[in-house]
Amino acid sequence: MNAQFPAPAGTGAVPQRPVVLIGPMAAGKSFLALHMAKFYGYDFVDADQLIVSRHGVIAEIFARHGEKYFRDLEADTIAEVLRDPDHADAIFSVGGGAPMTPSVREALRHELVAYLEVDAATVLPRIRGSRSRPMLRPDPEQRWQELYEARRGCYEELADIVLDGTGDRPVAEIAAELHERITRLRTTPDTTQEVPS
Ligand SMILES: Nc1ncnc2c1ncn2[C@@H]1O[C@H](COP(=O)(O)OP(=O)(O)O)[C@@H](O)[C@H]1O
Ligand SMILES: O=C(O)C1=C[C@@H](OP(=O)(O)O)[C@@H](O)[C@H](O)C1
Ligand SMILES: [Mg+2]
Repeated sequence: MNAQFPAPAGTGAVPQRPVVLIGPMAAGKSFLALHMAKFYGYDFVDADQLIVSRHGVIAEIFARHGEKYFRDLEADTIAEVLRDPDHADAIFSVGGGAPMTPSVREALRHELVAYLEVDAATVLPRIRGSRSRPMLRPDPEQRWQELYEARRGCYEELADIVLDGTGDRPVAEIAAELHERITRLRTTPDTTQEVPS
C-alpha cells in the first residue's frame, strides 16, 4: 500500500514514482506494462527481463543456482529500479513471486502498486505445458493454483489498485483503466493529510 500517493496536501508537488504491477504468473503483467508503454508513453521496466538480460534465462538460473539465488537477484534488481530516478515514470512489472520476499514486500508498501487479478480459468490455458517458469514444475496447472492460494493474500494486502484481468479481458481495456486510475491518483490532492487550522 502506498504512502506517497497522492502528494502530501499543501506541498503542491506530486512525487513521481513508478507503478509496480504485481499478480500471479501469466496474469499478463509484462504484457500490460508493455502496452502501457506503447500506448500511453510510460517507461517499460520488467524485473524478469532485466534479470534475463544480465544473467541469462530464468529456468537456467533456477537449475544452476536454485530459487534462493534467483530471489536475491530479483530483490536486488527491484531495489535498483525503485531507487533509480530515471525510472520514476515506469510501469514496472515484477515476477509473481517477488512480493513474497520480505525486503520486496516492505519496499512495495511505500509504492503505488497495481494488482492484476485473474482466475484459474483465465490463466490455465496460457500455462499449459509451460517450460519457461520453473516454479510451475512439474504440473503447471496444479502448481499455479497452489501458488496463487499461497500468495493472493499478499497481493491483496499490497494493492492500491486492483485490476480485473479475468475472462481474457482485452489488454487495451485494462490499460485504459490503469492509465485513468494512475492519472486520478497523481492529480487528486490528499485531503486526509491536511493539518486542521
Ligand atoms: N489480456 C490478455 N488477453 C489475452 N492474452 C493475454 C492477456 N494478457 C496476457 N496475455 C498472454 O498471456 C501470456 C502471459 O502474459 P505475461 O505478460 O507474460 O504474464 P506475466 O508477466 O503476468 O507472467 C502471454 O502469452 C500473453 O500474450
Ligand atoms: O511466480 C514466480 O515465482 C515467478 C514468476 C515469473 O514471472 P511472471 O509472474 O512474470 O511469470 C518469474 O519471475 C519466475 O519464473 C518466478
Ligand atoms: Mg512477466
